[in-house]
Amino acid sequence: MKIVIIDYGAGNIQSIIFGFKRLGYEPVLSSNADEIQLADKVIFPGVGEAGSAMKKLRESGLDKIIPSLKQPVLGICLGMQLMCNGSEEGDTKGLGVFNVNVVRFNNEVKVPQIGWNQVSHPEAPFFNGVKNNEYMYLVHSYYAPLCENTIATADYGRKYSVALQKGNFYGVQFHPEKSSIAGERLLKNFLNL
Ligand SMILES: NC(=O)CC[C@H](N)C(=O)O
Repeated sequence: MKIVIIDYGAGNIQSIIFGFKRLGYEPVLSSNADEIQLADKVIFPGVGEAGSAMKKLRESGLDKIIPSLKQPVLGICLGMQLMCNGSEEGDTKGLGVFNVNVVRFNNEVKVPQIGWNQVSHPEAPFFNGVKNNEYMYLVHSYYAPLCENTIATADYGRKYSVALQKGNFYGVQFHPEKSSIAGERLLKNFLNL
């Protein structure tokens, strides 16, 4: 199985590479449109600020490629946020896969949220084998509100989307590659799609 991790210079992807290596796979890092389109599974990572990450995507033309992909695509953290309609962070227009706008946590909670939080996913097949309310690891200041594409939620001052799905597109706000056995199970579920 060919797993391609999209390389657009937005963040440290070493832990994602190691996450798949632990499962026995050799993911390939690529910014090449053909190579991404031919992959069996595509990972869209992202760490940092939405506006500058989106600018890099646009400069490489990947903003057009990603929403047109037909195989399973998994956006992680900022990757998931960029797959939404837009983000309040840097007033950024997103890829428009998920029908929701990412907003900032308000000042009632400590920002960023750093650490483990429970993920509720009562009926999502994508979470098969992961206990409901299992803990996953997160680092973020912006979040996707609940919407028609929500498949899992967490609570941080309010309930919000920690996983989204629309057709072949999946997004998780938490870091499965840093979330121990439960995160590993989720990566396996993605590879089994
Ligand atoms: N850890 C990150 O890169 C966070 C992504 C995004 N800037 C947020 O704060 O939600």
